[in-house]
Amino acid sequence: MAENGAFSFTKSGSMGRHGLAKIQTGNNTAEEVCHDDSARPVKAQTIDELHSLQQKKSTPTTPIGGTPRGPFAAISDEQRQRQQLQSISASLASLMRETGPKVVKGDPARKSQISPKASQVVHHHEYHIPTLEFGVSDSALKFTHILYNLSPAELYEQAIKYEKGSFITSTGALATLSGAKTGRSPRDKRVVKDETTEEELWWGKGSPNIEMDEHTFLVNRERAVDYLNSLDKVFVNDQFLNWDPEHRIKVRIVSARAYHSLFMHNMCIRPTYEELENFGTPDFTIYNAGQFPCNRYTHHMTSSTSIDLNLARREMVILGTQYAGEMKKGLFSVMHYLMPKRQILSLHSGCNMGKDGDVALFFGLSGTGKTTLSTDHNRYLIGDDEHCWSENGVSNIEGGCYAKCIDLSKEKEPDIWNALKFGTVLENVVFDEHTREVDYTEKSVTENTRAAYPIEYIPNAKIPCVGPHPKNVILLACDAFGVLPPVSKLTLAQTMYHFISGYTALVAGTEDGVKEPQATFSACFGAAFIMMHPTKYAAMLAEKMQKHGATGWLVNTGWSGGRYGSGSRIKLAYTRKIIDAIHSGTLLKANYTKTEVFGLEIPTEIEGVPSEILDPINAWQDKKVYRDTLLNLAGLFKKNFDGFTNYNIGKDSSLTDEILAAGPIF
Ligand SMILES: Nc1ncnc2c1ncn2[C@@H]1O[C@H](COP(=O)(O)OP(=O)(O)OP(=O)(O)O)[C@@H](O)[C@H]1O
Ligand SMILES: O=C([O-])CC(=O)C(=O)O
Ligand SMILES: [Ca+2]
Ligand SMILES: [Mn+2]
Repeated sequence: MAENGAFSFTKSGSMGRHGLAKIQTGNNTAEEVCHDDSARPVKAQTIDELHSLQQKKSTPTTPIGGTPRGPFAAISDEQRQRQQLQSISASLASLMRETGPKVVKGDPARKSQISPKASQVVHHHEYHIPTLEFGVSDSALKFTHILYNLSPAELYEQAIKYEKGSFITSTGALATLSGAKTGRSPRDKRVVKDETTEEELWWGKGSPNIEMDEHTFLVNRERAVDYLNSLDKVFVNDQFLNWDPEHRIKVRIVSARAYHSLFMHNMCIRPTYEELENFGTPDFTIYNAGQFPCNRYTHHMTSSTSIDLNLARREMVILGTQYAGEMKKGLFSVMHYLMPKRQILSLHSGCNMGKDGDVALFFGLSGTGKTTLSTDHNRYLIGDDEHCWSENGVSNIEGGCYAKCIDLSKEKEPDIWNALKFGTVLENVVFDEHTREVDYTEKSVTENTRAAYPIEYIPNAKIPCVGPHPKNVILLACDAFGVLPPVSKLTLAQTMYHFISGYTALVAGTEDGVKEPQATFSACFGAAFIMMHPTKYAAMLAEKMQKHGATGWLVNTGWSGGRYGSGSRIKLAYTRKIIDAIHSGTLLKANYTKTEVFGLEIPTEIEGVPSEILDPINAWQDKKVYRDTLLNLAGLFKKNFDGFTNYNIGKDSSLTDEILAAGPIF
């Protein structure tokens, strides 16, 4: 090693002159003790004191104290805190035992770390719920610590400390694993059938609602609550759904993982400090005990997973799956029940708005492009997945977006790319063990890699997430058969026909060499989430589109020039040009021709899109194979629609007849 520690990998050996300056250590006099006086000493006498200096009490986002406000103005801070804890204890209470649980706010780990002095401070914040402490199990003797509406930073710490598989990626997002389930489990969803729901809901063939009785629900609820109370701590989120203030729903999510709490923090609407103070009793509660299975001996259970909805109790229980999308879509189901009762249409759609206030809805099944196409740098994002259409216009149900990440690229989807930063939950992605850079092409955990981020992470989000009545209603289908045109203009009857059909065809499991594209029909582009018969939602959509003069469009974001395997997926850049032309109004004025079989109006020209792909037959080399494939798909449409021919849509039968006639003719 060279003199004075000037060690270098450089070959020149001339560090002294050109590199870093040498450290001077030679001017201490003999009697002086060497000490570092570069910074002033901290204002603390002990390490504990130093740590206590590091954190200050959070300041509310809105001032408290001073002038009395709202219905709770008369009560003190302490009383308010006590009421909040009482409400949480009530949520977590067993329905059979007489007492408990005892809940206390804060992280149980904090206790062991702190000095006696500091522990008094913590004690000051503990508001114990008085309980009778006899004749009950141990769980009544212990406290359940409540981690209430933690911030993303606090949730990161919880996740990293206690949940295996939690890591900070190179861009600051929280990478996490959802466990054995990496997607929803629709076959394990159960809905309580009682006198009311028997009448109101859609049951039987085609319906997503598989019945369960009240008693079985309570068995599962008890199982979930017992599990949650057996833990040292649970996460509680109190949040809102629906940006329309008139129809806002208060939700409480009780969960056992920081991942779940952060996911819902991002996906639901985040209350302000003041809104939280006056939160009161939730309208709906989720008990997420996803780490714990249901009991296979329980009636109606066909697997270890059960997602149970009880509309009368306004509760949902999750057992045996940690996939966070169950909570998101569980609440969406609830909205599909509550909103239509108020004459508000709930929609599985993305939504954005142009500079002039023109609103577009994007319907489509999973993976068809709702998130991708509603996130548009030239337009305001209202929301990417769940909306309401009321007399006031449109409103987003959620406070965040949930984007597919597979093959995500910075060039094609810059706004989504940039949203994957601190606070974002990245589910099931694969990353470099050292640099923590995510490889978005990796499918080794699942193909359904996802990002959940607050909507304000998209730079042109429209906040509050509401807008006027839609001008365009865009139905997205990812047609892996490659026979649907890239875009067609629809009549109202055709829009309804395709809305009820809810078609898409994705390629099957890509790993073990795909053979055939799988046609999927999902009524209202979200049969898994609707609660009532599809015609109920369809009638509302028709009525609203008619009343507000919205135009319907069918956009194929899938294959062109051949089915999956021989053709290719329509370039995202072309689809974006098509969507631009719909928004600007130029496509409405284009020249159209009509296709055979499906009778779709297709434009002859769109700026920025090669004209030869606009009529799908032109893009296919073998016209006979094209025709056979087209007829095959038309047959699948017809077969699917047979299930709806006995229902009337709307008040008069004329619309129903028109809709039936708007399907493929061959
Ligand atoms: N032409 C295209 N148009 C739209 N998306 C495309 C196109 N080509 C490729 N894609 C890809 O398809 C995927 C569309 O997924 P997206 O997240 O938008 O689905 P989604 O409709 O929001 O589904 P979900 O309801 O499950 O969230 C994205 O990964 C996108 O990059
Ligand atoms: O719910 C999910 O897991 C993702 C989603 O948005 C959908 O499937 O429509
Ligand atoms: Ca999405
Ligand atoms: Mn969705």
